[in-house]
Amino acid sequence: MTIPTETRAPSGALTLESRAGDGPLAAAREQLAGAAAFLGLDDGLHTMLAYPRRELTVSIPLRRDDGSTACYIGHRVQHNLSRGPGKGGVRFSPAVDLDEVRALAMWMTWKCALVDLPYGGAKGGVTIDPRQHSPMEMERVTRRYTSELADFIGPERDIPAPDIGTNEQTMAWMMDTVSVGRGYTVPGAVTGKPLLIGGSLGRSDATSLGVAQVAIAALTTLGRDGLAASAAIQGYGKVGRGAARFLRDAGVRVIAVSDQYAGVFDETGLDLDALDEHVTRTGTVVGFGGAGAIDNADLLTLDVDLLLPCAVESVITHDNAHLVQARAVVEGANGPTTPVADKILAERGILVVPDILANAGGVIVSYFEWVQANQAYWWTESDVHARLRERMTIAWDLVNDEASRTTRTLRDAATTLAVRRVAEAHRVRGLYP
Ligand SMILES: NC(=O)C1=CN([C@@H]2O[C@H](COP(=O)(O)OP(=O)(O)OC[C@H]3O[C@@H](n4cnc5c(N)ncnc54)[C@H](OP(=O)(O)O)[C@@H]3O)[C@@H](O)[C@H]2O)C=CC1
Ligand SMILES: O=C(O)CCC(=O)C(=O)O
Repeated sequence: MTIPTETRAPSGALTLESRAGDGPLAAAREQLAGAAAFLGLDDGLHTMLAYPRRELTVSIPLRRDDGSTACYIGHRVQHNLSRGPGKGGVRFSPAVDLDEVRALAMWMTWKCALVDLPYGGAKGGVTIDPRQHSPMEMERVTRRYTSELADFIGPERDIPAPDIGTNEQTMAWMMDTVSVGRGYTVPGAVTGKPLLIGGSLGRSDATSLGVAQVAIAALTTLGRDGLAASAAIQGYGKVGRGAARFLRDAGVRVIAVSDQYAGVFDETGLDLDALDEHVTRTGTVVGFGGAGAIDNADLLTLDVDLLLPCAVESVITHDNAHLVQARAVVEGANGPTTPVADKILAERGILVVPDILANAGGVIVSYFEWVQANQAYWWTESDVHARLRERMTIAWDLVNDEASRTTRTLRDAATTLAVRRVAEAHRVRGLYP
């Protein structure tokens, strides 16, 4: 069932009353409302920011390998374009729905503004389980989805990147499809591409590196030394797996990790090299002989210094926030903590490093990739890493200063800083460009 997510005044104008339920879109709108109230935004601008600028829903017919035909639904939402072209990942997952994509697109707007990238916010998704399809079928789905978006995306319009269920190969197919349509190679059309066709050194582990950097900074805030600290990580994909390695290399004991099926646990610290061999062989962390078993719910309540949700939205909720024992929650995922849970964690003195700050490393290096691709001039990995570290440090300091100055949480501070930048862009361009 689709829950209506827009409400209208008798005149037909959109209003701020939200009927989006308690999912990610309601959470994103609640965070926006907090920032709008703090900044004293007028209702017109606030309403505009609560709704996407543009969205496109497409159907994707697929000729399956066995000759039968199936049909899937895909979306691309451009939440805001006031600071530049749309930017944001593409998710392939059976859980994708339009409201989720709208929320993720709004978070991209704030993330890009917070780290001062010349982008708006966008996100895309196809409701499909890639595990149920051959690589040839996924290539056909990706190409058809991209063809349907052809007039909507491109280096000056909206630049996709990987997210859950997509990867470098997906981006290569997307870039190729855009390029075939235009009649020439367009390397700036997507980021997160393979190096061979204009990807950037350092993009594949950029999100994880940024997550690890702010996790270590959070430990410092708490007066903890990385060498004595422990961490639990939900989601062992592109973000979680890399974050585990960077934290391990910084001396943190990574005692639990999980994927969509369940997790593994070792109080003395997981042997990540052996675990990765197991994952490569079996496709899951489950059954790793070098550790005990733990389920996803119990992982979230382990007594650790750092809890890193690096999977999906709304995993720390009203039901379990009072059970979280971590000293800090560092949001590798987008939207893992609901607004009610956020309040509970704040009341309990648990530091939450919000998604739009914690996982911004990915889009920062996507920006570097787009700049390099547009100029056809390639940077070294150490250049990329140094510039990533510098931007993450600037954002960390900015958010922490704002939070201390206004005695608010890091999320409230980060959202306010970002919304202010977007609102200012609208004002200076003439309010509603
Ligand atoms: N990739 C990027 O650059 C960025 C990603 N993000 C965010 O990080 C998060 C993870 O993305 P990414 O690592 O790219 O995605 P991946 O698809 O690479 O990995 C996702 C991981 O989460 C696991 N997972 C999926 N559903 C659940 C669930 N219900 N409970 C527990 N674990 C689950 C998956 O398990 P399994 O392996 O079994 O499928 C997998 O281990 C998302 O929220 C994404 O939006 C944010 C910024 C940038
Ligand atoms: O790299 C990008 O462009 C966007 C990554 C993304 O989707 C995100 O930060 O959530």
